[in-house]
Amino acid sequence: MWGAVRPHAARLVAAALAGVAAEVCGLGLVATAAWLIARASQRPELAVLSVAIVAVRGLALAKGSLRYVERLAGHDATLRALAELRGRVFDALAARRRADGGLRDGGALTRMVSDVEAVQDLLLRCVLPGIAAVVCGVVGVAVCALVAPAAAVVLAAGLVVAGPVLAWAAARASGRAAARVAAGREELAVRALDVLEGAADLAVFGADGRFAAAAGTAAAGLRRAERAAARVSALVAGAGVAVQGGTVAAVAWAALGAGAGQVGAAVAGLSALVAVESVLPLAAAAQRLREVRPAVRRVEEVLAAPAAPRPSRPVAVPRGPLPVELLGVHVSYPAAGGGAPGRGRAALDGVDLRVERGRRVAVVGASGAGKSTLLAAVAGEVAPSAGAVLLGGHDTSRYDAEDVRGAVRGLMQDAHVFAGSVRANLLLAHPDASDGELEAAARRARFLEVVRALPDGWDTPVGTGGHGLSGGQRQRLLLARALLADPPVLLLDEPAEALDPVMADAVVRDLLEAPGGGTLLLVTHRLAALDAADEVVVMDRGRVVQRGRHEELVAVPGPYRDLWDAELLAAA
Ligand SMILES: Nc1ncnc2c1ncn2[C@@H]1O[C@H](COP(=O)(O)OP(=O)(O)OP(=O)(O)O)[C@@H](O)[C@H]1O
Repeated sequence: MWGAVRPHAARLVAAALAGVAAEVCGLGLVATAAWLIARASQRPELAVLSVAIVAVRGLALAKGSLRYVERLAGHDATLRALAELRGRVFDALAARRRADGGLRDGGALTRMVSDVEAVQDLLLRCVLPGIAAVVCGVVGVAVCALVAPAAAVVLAAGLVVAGPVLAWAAARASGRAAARVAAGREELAVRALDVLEGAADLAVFGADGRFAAAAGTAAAGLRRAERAAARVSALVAGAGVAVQGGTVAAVAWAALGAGAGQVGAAVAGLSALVAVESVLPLAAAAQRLREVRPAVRRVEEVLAAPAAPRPSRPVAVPRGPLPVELLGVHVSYPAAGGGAPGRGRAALDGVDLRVERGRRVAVVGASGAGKSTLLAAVAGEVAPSAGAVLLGGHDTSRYDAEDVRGAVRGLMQDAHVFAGSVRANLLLAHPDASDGELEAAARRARFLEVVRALPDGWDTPVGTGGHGLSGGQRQRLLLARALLADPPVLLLDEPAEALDPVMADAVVRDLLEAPGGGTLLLVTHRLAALDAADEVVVMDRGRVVQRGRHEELVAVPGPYRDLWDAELLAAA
């Protein structure tokens, strides 16, 4: 993580120095003002006071300006570091997704985004106040030492209590209080959701009063926890002020005792006031540090994940349709609840499969058999824990990952419709496609009729905030996009799943019979059109259990015939 912060360290140090200088100006301002007031009470010549009068004005102006510079440089450095960190985290996530299939869900990604945001607080609210507190404390002690060494010792002791000791106590006390508040909020959210979402059912069963009372109890519990947390914060603030007052009085008393005179005692006391003031924010910084530490740890874990190895001399991906080969491929996802990849049940368990260039192969099997994982392994989205995936005769690791992504594409299970026009969504796959190519792909996917019925045709906005598409229309758009890409290896994961059976079979038949195009691996649950496939691969529990043409497979007892009989029965 510090790798992302380091390039901006100079700005961060400048911010810290400006913050320190602002505090020192504050210290100088108070000390000079104190001297001025004390000296003025002795009615000296005006000339004796004139330097101090100018200094007070100058220090006041400098303090404000330096505080502004600190905010500007601190936020500038932090936002630049965050931008850099975000890039690194997303690269690491992409590498990790390929390596172990982890963090595939949006929730995890969202959490990661807020975790990165937490680093902002670490820099602005913990690191910068920390630096300012240390430097101001040292300067305050030095000023007191010039007045009276005994006062400096007292101030140092006061700073230790107001700084590290109070910060430690505050972090401990507020940590427990914050945990109780978080638990109370969760309890209330669950109860409130039950009451709101289940209101009709609760009323029918006459249980609404009981559930509302439970929600009320949860709300009361949360109120108590919040009051306790507020008491902790008030106590910490009060303790800080008490330590500050006690330290100032003790420092002034020590200075007087050491014979520093009234002016000296005033300067030492006010220096102590400002020095302790600068360390008091450490309590809030420690509380915040406790909150952001888990987030920062998660970011560091993601960044520490091993990056996908890059070939030193990548081989060029051959042109045209490519043969695909899997040799003893094993893939395991991490077990539920975390753990290392490879510990869970194998999603692919030693798959050997060769698909000649240009062949159209259908992959079938029960739900969870490993069909999507097979496509993900060919696409390089998951890395096998054993075995190899060959593309055009070479292990995919010998190609540049970007080239493999260009050569092996299609419609995967988590495909996304982007906010933009229908045309823009399709052109993502082939930015230079002509209108004719666009129409041909849409026709093959049975999407052209959908486009014609849309209010603005190809220019209708879809995706987030756009025109709503039904599940089947959305799937046809995604299929049209995959077909427009026309890659050397086309992977289609259940391209007709959301369509009615008749249209689904027609689409699958078209895909399998269309002339030209790349090598095709098509996952499907419907078998009616598979007589058009060059070969059918049947999977069960991560293994290939049968292979052959549709007619051969239905002719013999086995898993394929069972699937076929089930489909005929369902249709009857
Ligand atoms: N991201 C993941 N994390 C953990 N386990 C996964 C993940 N994706 C798939 N699996 C598991 O791997 C196994 C194979 O899943 P896969 O999605 O490849 O099966 P499938 O044959 O495509 O199923 P379906 O027809 O239902 O889509 C299943 O046991 C599934 O629970």
